[in-house]
Amino acid sequence: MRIKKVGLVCVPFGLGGAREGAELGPRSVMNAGILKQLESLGIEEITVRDVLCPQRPTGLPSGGRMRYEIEVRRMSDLMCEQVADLTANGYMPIVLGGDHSVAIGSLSGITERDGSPGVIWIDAHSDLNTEATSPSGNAHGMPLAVALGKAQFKLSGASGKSIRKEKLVLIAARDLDPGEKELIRADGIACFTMHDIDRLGMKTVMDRALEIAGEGTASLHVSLDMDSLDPSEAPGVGTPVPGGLSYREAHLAMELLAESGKVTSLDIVEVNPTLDSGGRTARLAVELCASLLGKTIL
Ligand SMILES: NC(=[NH2+])NCCC[C@H](N)C(=O)O
Ligand SMILES: [Mn+2]
Ligand SMILES: [Mn+2]
Repeated sequence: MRIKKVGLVCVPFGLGGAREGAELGPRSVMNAGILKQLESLGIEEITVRDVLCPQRPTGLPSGGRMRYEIEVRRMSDLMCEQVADLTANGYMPIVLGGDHSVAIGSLSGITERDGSPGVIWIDAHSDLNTEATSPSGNAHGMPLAVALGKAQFKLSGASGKSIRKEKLVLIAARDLDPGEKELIRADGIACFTMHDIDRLGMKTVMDRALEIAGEGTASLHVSLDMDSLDPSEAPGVGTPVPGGLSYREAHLAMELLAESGKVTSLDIVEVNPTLDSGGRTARLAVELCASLLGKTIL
């Protein structure tokens, strides 16, 4: 499947994480040349949508066990509309975060329109905390729990459809909270940790991931948290964890996803330019996006 139409959804939202700066992510990825890259790949139509995200309120965060719950809800509702609209019009949505709570919006938009997608979640974390298991209260640790319908946080949208645990694959995990481990085991969620990648290699892992998430679903969503990469490659993230994907492992993952021809939507999240070193992480985000859209070495 050749991708001809891309809708870039810029989501300058950083209230889902503990550190300020992720809200500057979309601008830094735009400045790193994502539009030029898309054009040079022969994408025929590119549209850019800016989601007007709520700003950091003065005073204490709203919400109970999910910090800034009101703002997270507002952002996800706005995103849901945009993503559903792009999908309906034949655009592949590429969401530029923002912290990973923006995936609540991407997944709800896709699910709303196309039914449950397969989901490949590339991340040092599993983002499966509910309000009850989260050690931090930060929404960027909860998007998958929300999308699976496990969290208290429910979307305002009428359908309330969720993704299916059988069609979810986690890749590059290496920092899981106790409640998340329990849920992964109890629900039998496919999880390829860094240990598995070390043992099997990225090719085998991606083949298996595509078998699980890429078959029997109308669409396939890839959510790329830049902290899946080793911090030596991607320092500009709010929650870095050592022992991550190498530069080539990450590219190979994207190249294999491109070859599969199955990916229908993408998030690139957690780029935090205030923590970056000279824009490296934003540039890497652009390169990885290009690989996922079919850029090859030769
Ligand atoms: N998308 C992320 N970077 N998530 C980090 C989550 C960290 C931790 N597990 C928490 O729930 O607070
Ligand atoms: Mn994440
Ligand atoms: Mn993460």
